[in-house]
Amino acid sequence: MNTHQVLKYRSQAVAKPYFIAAMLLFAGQILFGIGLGLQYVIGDFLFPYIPFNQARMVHTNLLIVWLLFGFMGAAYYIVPEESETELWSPKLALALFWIFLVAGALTIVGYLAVPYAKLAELTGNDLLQTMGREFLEQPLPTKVGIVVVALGFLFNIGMTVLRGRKTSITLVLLLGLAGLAVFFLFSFVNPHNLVRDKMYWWFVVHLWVEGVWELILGSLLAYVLVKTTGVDREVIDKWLYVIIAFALMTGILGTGHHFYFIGLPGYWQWIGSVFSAMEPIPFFMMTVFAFNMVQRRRREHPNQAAVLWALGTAVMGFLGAGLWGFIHTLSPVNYYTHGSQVTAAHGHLAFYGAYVLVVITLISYAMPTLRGRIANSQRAQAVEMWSFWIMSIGMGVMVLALTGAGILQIWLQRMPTEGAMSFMSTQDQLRFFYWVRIAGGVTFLLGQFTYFSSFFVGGEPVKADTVPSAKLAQA
Ligand code: HEM
Ligand code: HEM
Ligand SMILES: [Fe+2]
Repeated sequence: MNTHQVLKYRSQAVAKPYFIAAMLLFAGQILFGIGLGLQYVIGDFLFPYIPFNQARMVHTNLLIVWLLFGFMGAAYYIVPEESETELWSPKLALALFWIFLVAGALTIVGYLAVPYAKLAELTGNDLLQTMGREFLEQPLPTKVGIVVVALGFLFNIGMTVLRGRKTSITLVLLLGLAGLAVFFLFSFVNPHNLVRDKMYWWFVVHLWVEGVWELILGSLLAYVLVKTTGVDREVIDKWLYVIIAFALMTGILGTGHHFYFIGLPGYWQWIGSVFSAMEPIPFFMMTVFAFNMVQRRRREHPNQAAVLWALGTAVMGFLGAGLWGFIHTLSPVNYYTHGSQVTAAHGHLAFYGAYVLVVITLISYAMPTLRGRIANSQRAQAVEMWSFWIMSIGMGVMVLALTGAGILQIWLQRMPTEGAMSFMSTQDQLRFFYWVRIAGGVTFLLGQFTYFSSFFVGGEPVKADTVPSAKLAQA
């Protein structure tokens, strides 16, 4: 069977380079993560070549960039099929792919090759000062490049949606992607007043992951569930709308949980606490949604690995964002936990559980079809499923280690009203947890290798549904 028979629309194929680039950058992200973990316990590791601050930028920026590659690839794959028409311009999609990849690679080289202050000087930061803030470290030309790529991408996807069938999935996806682009514009806003700077900074960092990205998450999950379970769209659409309504109702004012101690008015203690405490609701609904759809499935799709990733996203996303978010979101708790290792534990599990996993879910569903088959062989799927468990266990170990480190840190350094331990002395007490974090990280890396290797496992592709749908209907 050749590609064109499995793919409904030929132009969906532009998703493939996006997915491959995403996975390569993901590999780089994890290597730098392990480097960072080692620098925590071996202070001069890689000295003087790659200092902690540079490695950290590479780790977090690679994460964001590969997730963006993943989202864009997902949109290019989903939208033609949902809209029942070819992509408006596959050529534009490919051109933007190369622009984004080259700009991203040059930025990383810049981070590693020259000291950050020098990079700022070389790239015109004095024209418009946007650099130096966590996650938004990119030089001005890169930021402008991101905007250009985002506009071209939205135009291409938007034109495709406009001329074709409009489904809830594409509308929610488009809304999420447009919101992603709009909120990125706040990375250009950098007032000299530090309070206002921090406030706008959270408009990107928080309104992305606890706002518009949740729309992307919901629509990707809904798409894969429609395809793999055969449940009626009407049912899935209703879930999707309720989930995103809750996400926006809680997440937008929930931004207040970052406004507690940065100099904004005191009422944010209440608004932030009340609304962010409700943010776990949409994540919990996603979990119920995914399991419910799989239970009510009307077919046994040959790609069972994709179903596992979808369920994994729903569960891990709830744990990372919902549970680990909730534990430090109330203002009286955050007073003690703010900026501690508890934050790092939550940041890792939430990003992994929700966004890393949903991109892999989509890749797992789409990639076989981009390679000319409905699903991979049983053997390849088994390897893929193993990789889910190894990565998730590795992440679980990391997160528990960081949570332990965080609790001890708060106990020694934050709680005592007198005689509190200093920051660095406290860090010395946390070494055990930091070593365990590395063990978790190495396990994660092994899981990632396992995942990549599943692409090269051969065998006869699974063709039809494993159980005839008539039988399922009786069951
Ligand atoms: C998919 C996997 C991963 C994701 C999604 C991820 C995500 C992140 C994020 C969002 C941050 C910023 C956290 C914050 O400011 O609170 C971060 C920092 C960091 N990550 Fe990861 N990471 C992953 C894997 C790893 C691995 C495998 C290791 C190492 C064993 C690691 C070690 C670190 C370290 C040491 C930092 C810096 C923390 C600090 O500044 O104190 N990460 N990562
Ligand atoms: C998938 C969704 C989410 C992701 C990817 C995510 C990621 C992150 C990251 C990376 C940080 C650290 C930011 C920094 O200081 O550099 C953070 C902070 C925080 N997150 Fe989330 N988060 C998510 C959802 C949630 C939810 C639903 C809640 C509440 C229920 C929450 C509560 C918090 C709080 C309170 C902080 C501030 C921690 C501090 O004061 O140090 N997050 N989040
Ligand atoms: Fe937040």
